[in-house]
Amino acid sequence: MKFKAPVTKNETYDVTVMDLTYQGMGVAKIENFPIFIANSLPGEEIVMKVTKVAKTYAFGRVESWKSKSPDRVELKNKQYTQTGIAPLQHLAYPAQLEFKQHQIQELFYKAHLDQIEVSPTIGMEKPYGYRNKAQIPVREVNGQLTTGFYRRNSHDLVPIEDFYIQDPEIDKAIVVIRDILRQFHVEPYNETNHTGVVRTIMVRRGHYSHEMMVVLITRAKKIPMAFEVVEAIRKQLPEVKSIIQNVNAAQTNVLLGKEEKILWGSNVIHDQLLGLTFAISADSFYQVNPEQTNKLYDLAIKKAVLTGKETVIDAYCGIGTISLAMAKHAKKVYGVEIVDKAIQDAKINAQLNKIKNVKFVTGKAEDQMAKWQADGLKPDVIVVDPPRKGLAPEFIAAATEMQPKRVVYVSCNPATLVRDVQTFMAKGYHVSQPIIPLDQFPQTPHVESVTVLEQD
Ligand SMILES: C[S@@+](CC[C@H](N)C(=O)[O-])C[C@H]1O[C@@H](n2cnc3c(N)ncnc32)[C@H](O)[C@@H]1O
Repeated sequence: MKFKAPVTKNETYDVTVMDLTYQGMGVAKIENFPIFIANSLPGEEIVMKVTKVAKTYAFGRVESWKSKSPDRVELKNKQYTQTGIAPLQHLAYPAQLEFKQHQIQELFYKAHLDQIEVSPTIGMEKPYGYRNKAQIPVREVNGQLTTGFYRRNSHDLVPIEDFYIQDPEIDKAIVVIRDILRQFHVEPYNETNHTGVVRTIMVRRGHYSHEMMVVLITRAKKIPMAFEVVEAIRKQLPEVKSIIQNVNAAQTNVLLGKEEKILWGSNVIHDQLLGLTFAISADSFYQVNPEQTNKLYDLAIKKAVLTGKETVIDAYCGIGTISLAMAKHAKKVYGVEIVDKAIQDAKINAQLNKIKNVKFVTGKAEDQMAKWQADGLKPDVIVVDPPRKGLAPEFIAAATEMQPKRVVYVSCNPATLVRDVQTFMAKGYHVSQPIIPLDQFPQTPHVESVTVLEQD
């Protein structure tokens, strides 16, 4: 380290990058004043320009390299570093997997839970082209309707056709739809004036079924030349089984509005996981990495140790994927999920797969757990797969009151996992085996893992 705080904006410094932050940036620790540097790796020596100084940290930009990390790999596309689509793509894949394992381990160390071990991350053979869903903003760039991705920390659109981590068939479809919208002079959304028609193109593709769903998210209720647009999409994209318009007239970053119209075809597409078929609606959660999801669910089933006699609760069940995969190995599975459409899909999915020993309920998991507890339900195993914010304390209170033998916690955020594990520990549960990270999101810093908690 060649300098001391205070760090000043617009100055340049020689820096050795020590660590990686959650954002996948390099961080140079300078006398308790961390500097975050986008796209640098530990061990690299660089000349850095400070661009922004906040109260307790600063942001920098690499001016020149002195020595590169052995884990640095060539960027597939330099635009990605502007947008943050694949913020870890400059890190070799084995190092990404190690980074994710250490991310979890470090958080447990910080919580003084050194006894909890974390296994190596289960990765992919080909860690790109995996995403089965794209949500691509539509804006005007150089006078024409354009698709791409937002520049980091902004809503400026960078035109992009190859998204690297998405199913290449989805990338191709986005370009076809963009060209059709151009052909019929459909206006792109203008965020500043809140005018225009199409805000976002969402495409989902069944990895195994190859069924495609196109959702045009619009500000306006009416799409001019809608019939012609739909016909052209159908003709040019034969995999499309569902074309939906979702109206979102609000000035918001929330993607989907409440109003949905089926422009053509079905309201769902289908896909297969672990030999089961699933119907998926536009607004239902469905894991984005099919190859890794098969491994994730397999792992969750193994860790639940089912013999066919157990009662299982699958909380945060989405369209019932884990519930139905477990139902084959359990006596009865109860699923709860907040999105009613997802529960409707889950019920259809039970019928599609002729599975009868499941019960799905719409509601907040924390409320439903308290109801089931009051009703005297005694699960042997509880599986949880919550969103990033993790579990509500009321949820854990009700879950532990029911005294399941085992809790299988599928987490997409290690910070909330550590917090929730501590709450479980205070209620008589412990982590009974090493936590297993599984890479659902290669080239990004997101960390998924499976933890098993058992009664003391
Ligand atoms: C990470 S997803 C997991 C879904 C499912 N297990 C799967 O693998 O497809 C989390 C799910 O929790 C749902 N959710 C969010 N908050 C909830 C709450 N308070 N109660 C119940 N479900 C909730 C979301 O709608 C989403 O479907």
